Amino acid sequence: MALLKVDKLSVSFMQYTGGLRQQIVQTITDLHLSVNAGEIVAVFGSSGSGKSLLAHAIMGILPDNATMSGTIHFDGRILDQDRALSLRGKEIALVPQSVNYLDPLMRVGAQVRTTAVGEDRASAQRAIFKRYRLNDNVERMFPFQLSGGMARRVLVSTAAISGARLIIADEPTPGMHPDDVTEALNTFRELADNGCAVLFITHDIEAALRIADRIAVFYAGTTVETALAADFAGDGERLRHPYSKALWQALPQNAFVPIPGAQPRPDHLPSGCLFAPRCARVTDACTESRPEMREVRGGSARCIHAS
Ligand SMILES: Nc1ncnc2c1ncn2[C@@H]1O[C@H](COP(=O)(O)OP(=O)(O)OP(=O)(O)O)[C@@H](O)[C@H]1O
Ligand code: NI
Repeated sequence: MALLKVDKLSVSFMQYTGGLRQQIVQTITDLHLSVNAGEIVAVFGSSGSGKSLLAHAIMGILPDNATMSGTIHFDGRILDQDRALSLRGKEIALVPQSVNYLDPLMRVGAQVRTTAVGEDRASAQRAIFKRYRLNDNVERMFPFQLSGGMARRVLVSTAAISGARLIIADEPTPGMHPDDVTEALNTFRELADNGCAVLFITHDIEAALRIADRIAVFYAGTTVETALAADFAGDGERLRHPYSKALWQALPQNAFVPIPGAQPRPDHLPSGCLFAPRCARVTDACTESRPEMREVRGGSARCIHAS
């Protein structure tokens, strides 16, 4: 059974468009995702596709002007905002995208220890700092005294010793030294191998493929495909959705073919398939209605042509 299951999640914002006119902007639409215990699912998508909003919806920390629909289950029970609040930092840990999530008024060693499990929290904090090459004096520092890369290592350390059953890592590695990136990716893999479910949000497909079991490809606020990491190989012939194939072929180490056009903005979503305006396989039917996510060859895709 999936430890985390997200069904038909939509997130929208009420925005003022000048004067008193309001419009509803749909930023996440009809999103499905699941993560099993022991598994790393990478959420891969370009900037603005809704990845952080997904993380925030699960953690129950969406901004006040957001409206959410759909359901999120954790361990078989509905995860509403109250339950998310009570499980946060205990059963569910977030490695936030912004280092500003660190408490500016608390020494970092003490911060990391507040979420640690076990009898000897100080030893656990010191051991993980050592692993991340954070010197003995770092635990007494305040967040403003850390470099960007150090702050990232502190955030990963916090999640790593939290004992959480689900870790949501939202772009955890930018600004880190390559050795620390490897260490962080190894940490997530070890946590998963010990039974943790990991949702790894990234726009780095190579990092995703290094550790993930499955990849959820995000486009304009929804998942267009879930694939096995192993499907990202060769010419992308095992991939199911034209966007995933195009992404794969756009990589420098592959054909390096750019995808024409741009991801639609949340306030200008096409009525049919979200990728139709850029898709080489588009037909009339693609622009008539939004395709449902459906099972295809052990994964899933939101494309009427996928087979
Ligand atoms: N408080 C808000 N009010 C209105 N729109 C918002 C708000 N927060 C986010 N959005 C919109 O939601 C969309 C998705 O944002 P999100 O931060 O989830 O993207 P992302 O995939 O995490 O991008 P990145 O890779 O840059 O981190 C964006 O278009 C953004 O403008
Ligand atoms: Ni983000």
